[in-house]
Amino acid sequence: MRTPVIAGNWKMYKTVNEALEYFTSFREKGEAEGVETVLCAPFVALPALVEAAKGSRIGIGAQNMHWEEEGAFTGEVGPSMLNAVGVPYVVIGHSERRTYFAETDEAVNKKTQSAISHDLVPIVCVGETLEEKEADRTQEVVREQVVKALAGLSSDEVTQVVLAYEPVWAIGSGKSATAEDAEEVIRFVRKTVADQYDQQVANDIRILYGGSVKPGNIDSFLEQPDIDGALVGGASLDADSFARLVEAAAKRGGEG
Ligand SMILES: O=C(CO)COP(=O)(O)O
Repeated sequence: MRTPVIAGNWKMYKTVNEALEYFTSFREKGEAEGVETVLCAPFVALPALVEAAKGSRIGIGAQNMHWEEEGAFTGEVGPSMLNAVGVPYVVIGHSERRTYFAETDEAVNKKTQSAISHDLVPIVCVGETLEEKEADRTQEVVREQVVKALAGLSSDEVTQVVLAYEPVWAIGSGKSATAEDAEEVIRFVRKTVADQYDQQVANDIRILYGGSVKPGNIDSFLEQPDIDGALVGGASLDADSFARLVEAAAKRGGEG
């Protein structure tokens, strides 16, 4: 059985103090058995959050990293630096990085490989734009992103990856995909993994939905057989609303 993941992506929000204040109120409510809860915060808040999260079931993640160990890459943060802080997760290939920072599928692949070889769990994002959706290219685009992101990984390594299907048009728009449409794409992603590797890898890999997930719609996604949780932007910024999402996943785990 796949353990559900509820991951918050704060994006470029919260100072260190704001992050700690949030964590104090979130910690009790956000601790749920049977759910992997993750908070992906800006780099500067990571050391304080990792310290605050010690002894809890809440994992802390970065939102990006460079693939190289170290070097003359002004402004970048490398995988060993995340290891040294004790961060277990890293978001890779978010559409905002692809769009605003020109991140290519090749870069996403190098980062994913580097994360795996540094024992970091990569949360790898894929998803089509509105234009691609309207041109009926969703499956083609998502397939290519998935295949390229995972290229060169062994079957064992692929099962350590968490994939997140985030249709670009649903991010921050208040307009989520319907649960049925998200399920259809995610089922297709799982099939893509089965075709590239084998059925066992496809059965084991966690695939999340992201894009305007809120307490009011999370259940509809979680009830889909292939959706293993959510990657959440806006609704993760408030401790109460994020805790409600974790609770929804915990409740479902209990029922299932
Ligand atoms: O980009 C997202 C998570 O990575 C989704 O953002 P929203 O939940 O704000 O739509």
